[in-house]
Amino acid sequence: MSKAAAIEAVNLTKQYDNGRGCRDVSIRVGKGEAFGFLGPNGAGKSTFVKMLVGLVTPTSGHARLLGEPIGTLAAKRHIGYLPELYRYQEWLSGEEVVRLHAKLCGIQRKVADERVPRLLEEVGLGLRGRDRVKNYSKGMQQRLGLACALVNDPAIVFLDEPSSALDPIGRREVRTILARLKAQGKTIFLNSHLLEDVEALCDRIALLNNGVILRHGSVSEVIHTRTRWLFKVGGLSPLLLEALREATGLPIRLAAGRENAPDSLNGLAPIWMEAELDNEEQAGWMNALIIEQGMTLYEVAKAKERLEEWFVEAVSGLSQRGERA
Ligand SMILES: Nc1ncnc2c1ncn2[C@@H]1O[C@H](COP(=O)(O)OP(=O)(O)OP(=O)(O)O)[C@@H](O)[C@H]1O
Repeated sequence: MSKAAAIEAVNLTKQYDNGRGCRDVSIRVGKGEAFGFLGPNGAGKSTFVKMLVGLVTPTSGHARLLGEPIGTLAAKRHIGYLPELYRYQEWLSGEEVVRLHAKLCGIQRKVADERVPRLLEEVGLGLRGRDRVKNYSKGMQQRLGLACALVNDPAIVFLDEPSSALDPIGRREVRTILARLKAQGKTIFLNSHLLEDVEALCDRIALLNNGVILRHGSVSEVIHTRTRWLFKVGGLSPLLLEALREATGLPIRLAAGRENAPDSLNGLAPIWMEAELDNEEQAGWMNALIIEQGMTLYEVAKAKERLEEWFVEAVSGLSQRGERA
């Protein structure tokens, strides 16, 4: 028998009374893997996670977490879950909320005494742990939710938009926490619209639309192919552009989406060119060629949003984005 995957779903389907939800979703996530679940609003991502964590009963299909059928106590023991919409007991302090979760998970008091303050510290609530939740900001509540999700030291962590309420520093902190969890061998299932975070953390991704998986693949396949580079140059003419194309053998073009003046190929105004390159060495070679041809090089930029492009390209051509009409 093959070793149990951390998450294995086969044709998992939830059809709500209004016909929405998600259909025939099959995925396999290995132990220690970080999996990114993407999709436009209403695509069915939260529904799928809620089925896996046992909060929504599937209409059909089945799934297991570390070999245990979803919805069972045995499966739930393995998981930590940060829901997209969270609400904690406002009258308790943050520390009391995490302790309550520890108690519900059957964690011994002695263990909780060590773990709860440490977790609060890790999520950046160390100084505010004694404050009541009603005085917490949205971002603080989200941090609290993360501490609750980790209190049972779960093997699989489900995070539904864990950084949506956080400021840039908070996002970076959560990214560090997730990277540490991954390094500890935990399996991470991440629903997020923050594609940079997904790109930084995840090994594989799936894209859901209208409740079905539209695409899936490894992040390296999607983003570590050729990278788009941009060069802002002065003195470019049609002749020089052609010369650059010939010298490099690359389909160099004027950059789409950049503000290039219509008559900018007259060599007066600076202009953005773009080219798909394999590596930084090629970019250096392009720089040298530009200068050699007597042009001015103002700026070189690497277009970083490969995953974003992948997402936009997959979704924008669809007649129905996200959920069915
Ligand atoms: N309890 C429910 N009853 C009926 N329809 C629901 C219910 N929960 C969700 N839906 C519908 O199912 C579809 C998928 O919703 P879901 O929340 O899973 O999407 P999502 O991909 O997580 O979206 P978002 O990115 O906006 O959070 C939507 O059309 C939503 O309106």
